[in-house]
Amino acid sequence: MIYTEGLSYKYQHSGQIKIPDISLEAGRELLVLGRSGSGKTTLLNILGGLLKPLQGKVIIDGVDLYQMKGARLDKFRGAHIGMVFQKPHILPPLTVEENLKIAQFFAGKTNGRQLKMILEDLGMTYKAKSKVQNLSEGEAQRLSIARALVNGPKVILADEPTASLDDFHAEKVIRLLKLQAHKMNSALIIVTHDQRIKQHISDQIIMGGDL
Ligand SMILES: Nc1ncnc2c1ncn2[C@@H]1O[C@H](COP(=O)(O)OP(=O)(O)OP(=O)(O)O)[C@@H](O)[C@H]1O
Repeated sequence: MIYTEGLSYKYQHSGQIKIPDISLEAGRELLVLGRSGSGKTTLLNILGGLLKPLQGKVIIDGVDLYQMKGARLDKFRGAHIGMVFQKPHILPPLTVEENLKIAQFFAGKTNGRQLKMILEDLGMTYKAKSKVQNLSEGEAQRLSIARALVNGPKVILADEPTASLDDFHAEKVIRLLKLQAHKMNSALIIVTHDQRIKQHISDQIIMGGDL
């Protein structure tokens, strides 16, 4: 489903970041661990089509991500890649439902059934008409997961999804991501330095050498 070959990146005034090759089938999970500054977010942005690598390639469902650009890349990303960030990336003045509809619109999809199902699965149906600015932090986090999943992506990328959560909610979010990825037969990649997640995902790679 997703694999990479020889990826590296270099920011101005800093050393080159080398990324181990990744190969992940549909329905499988991978944990990317690594110290602060080892390049985990950089890797996720490269996998998500947001940052062109210095070298190497990313193949998703047989498509070479960086052979595309502009609107084509944007549409591919919206339709096939779901990204969950540490801080929810959602639009506060809109309702829960509107946020999900916009995500579908940008991917060129409208699927009311999928939208309803995701809201139900994430326990958000009763909040569908609520404005995001009135949600609790936990609900906003669940909405950002819903938004990442609403188009049934082939690949789900999560950047430190549990960093600001207590043990109870961290476990809940991980279980939710795993369950949904499994249901949709998506490949799930979680990037973190949260040691609590280690026990939930057995396939692991470490950025920047040993922890
Ligand atoms: N926009 C940027 N310009 C210059 N250097 C950057 C930029 N973004 C990141 N870096 C550097 O690249 C390296 C990798 O950063 P990255 O954010 O990918 O690490 P990380 O493993 O996600 O860290 P953390 O766990 O602290 O979030 C770090 O040394 C960082 O300082």
